[in-house]
Amino acid sequence: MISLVWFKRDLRIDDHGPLADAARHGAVLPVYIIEPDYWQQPDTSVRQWLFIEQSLQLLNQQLTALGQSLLVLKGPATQVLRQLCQEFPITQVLSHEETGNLWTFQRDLAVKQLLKELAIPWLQYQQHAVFRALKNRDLWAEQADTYLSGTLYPKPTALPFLCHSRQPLQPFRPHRALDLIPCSSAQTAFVLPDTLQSFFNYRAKDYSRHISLPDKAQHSSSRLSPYLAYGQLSLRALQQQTLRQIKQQAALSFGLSSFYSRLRWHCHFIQKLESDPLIETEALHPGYARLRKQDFNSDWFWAWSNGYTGYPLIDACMRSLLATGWLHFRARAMLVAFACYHLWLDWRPVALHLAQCFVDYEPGIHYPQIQMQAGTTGINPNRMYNPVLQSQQKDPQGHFIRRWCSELRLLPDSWLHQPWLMPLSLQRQYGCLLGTDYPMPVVDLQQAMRLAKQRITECKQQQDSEWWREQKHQVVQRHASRKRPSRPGVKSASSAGQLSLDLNE
Ligand SMILES: Cc1cc2nc3c(=O)[nH]c(=O)nc-3n(C[C@H](O)[C@H](O)[C@H](O)COP(=O)(O)OP(=O)(O)OC[C@H]3O[C@@H](n4cnc5c(N)ncnc54)[C@H](O)[C@@H]3O)c2cc1C
Repeated sequence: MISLVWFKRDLRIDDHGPLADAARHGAVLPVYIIEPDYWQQPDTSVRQWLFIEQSLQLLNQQLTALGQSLLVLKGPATQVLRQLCQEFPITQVLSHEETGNLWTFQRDLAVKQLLKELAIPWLQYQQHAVFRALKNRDLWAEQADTYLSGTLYPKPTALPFLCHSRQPLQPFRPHRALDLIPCSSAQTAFVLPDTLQSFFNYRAKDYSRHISLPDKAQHSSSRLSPYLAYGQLSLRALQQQTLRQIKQQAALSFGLSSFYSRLRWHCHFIQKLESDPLIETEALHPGYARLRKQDFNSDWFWAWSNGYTGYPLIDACMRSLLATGWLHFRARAMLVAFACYHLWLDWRPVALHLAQCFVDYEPGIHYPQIQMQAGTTGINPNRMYNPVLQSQQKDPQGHFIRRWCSELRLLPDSWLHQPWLMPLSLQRQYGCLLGTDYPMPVVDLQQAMRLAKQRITECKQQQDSEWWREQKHQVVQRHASRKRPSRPGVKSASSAGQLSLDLNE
């Protein structure tokens, strides 16, 4: 009896249910499939592949040490699996459930059909606190707690040798007509142990204080997102480790507790896409279905996606993202809000560009977050960030801006956040001519904000309020958290400041 273990976004051997169970029942054929069609999808990019390629090298080393190396095969999953099932006496296929994009959703349906034809059972294991066919959110928090605090799967001690890897990790690069510039300093899959250790030893100390500061967040955030996205790290193992550390390390417990609550968001968001895969392409609240469908300004999209909007913090965030593949949460939210409110860009191309940029691209977090920041969920406030105030308060000395917008580096702090206000004589003095060395702002902030507000009001007037309420109720039933705020009546820091404006208020 041979069990085929299909690795997907779960590139590890610890707390890996399919591998652990398969190993208990006999021989295991561990397989990863490179699907060229997947790598042509508009939300994928070479930088994501490079991280996966490194993770596969590590996984292969770990599996080889157990006795059976990883088979990395290229082709459509149905074709590869059919061939393997003909070549080996496969009695079952085991994998984790995948909450991916619509392409992987369709691929899984095709694989299900194939394995049914071949009469080979496909056992799919839960990988996160994300539940298939969940009807509503009433019991989600309790179910999530049970899953996350559950016993971890043991690492297999040995795997019987079956065959050599026939295609030993041969170089593969997706051939894409258009792709982003290569990351000059992307996170690598090889540094997971150091990243974990340094976070739990000292970096977590400033987690809460620095999480929204562009120059500091890169150090004080956990930076564990790509390891979670491709499953090098088990989310529940990390949660359990965090709880232990909170008890053991008094000096870090404040930072670690707020990290712990962020970790809870991981599964909360992925559950949304699991329950409703169309979140990738359709507005969650149908009232917003046609919002921003017209008036797409491609010049503004180019300026935004390349970091040339004329707003220094926006441009610095985008350029940093293009170069490193990572941004902290607040900057991601601000980039989306600026694109979707100030520039009135449809959220779909915005989502695709950012997905390509993120090394840690996780569809289940990405699309629900994009819709939340673009104001199309119907259950979250329409939050518009003021990029000038954000800049003055989160990067007052402009360390981050100067690093990524080098044309602004000589400007004194007083002009840095609004360079367009500088007289021509000063522009010459500081070697930065507006409109030549650095762009003038693509839009006027106040006007853009007024227009966005007006357009949202008009959109809401197209249906009667009873209909809006009913649709909102349905979204709440399906997707909203049932958890009460820990201190009722106290607004969270993110919603309280004047750095962003809730258009609904
Ligand atoms: C528009 C937008 C798109 C995003 N797209 C992604 C994405 O594709 N992949 C991704 O991993 N995260 C995404 N996030 C969430 C968040 O910004 C990143 O998880 C975080 O910046 C990653 O850095 P970190 O691991 O150091 O975070 P930490 O703050 O150290 O958090 C630890 C982990 O908790 C989870 N987490 C943290 N914040 C959130 C959140 N707001 N929602 C859900 N889970 C969270 C992530 O798994 C993260 O790795 C997105 C946020 C926004 C606003």
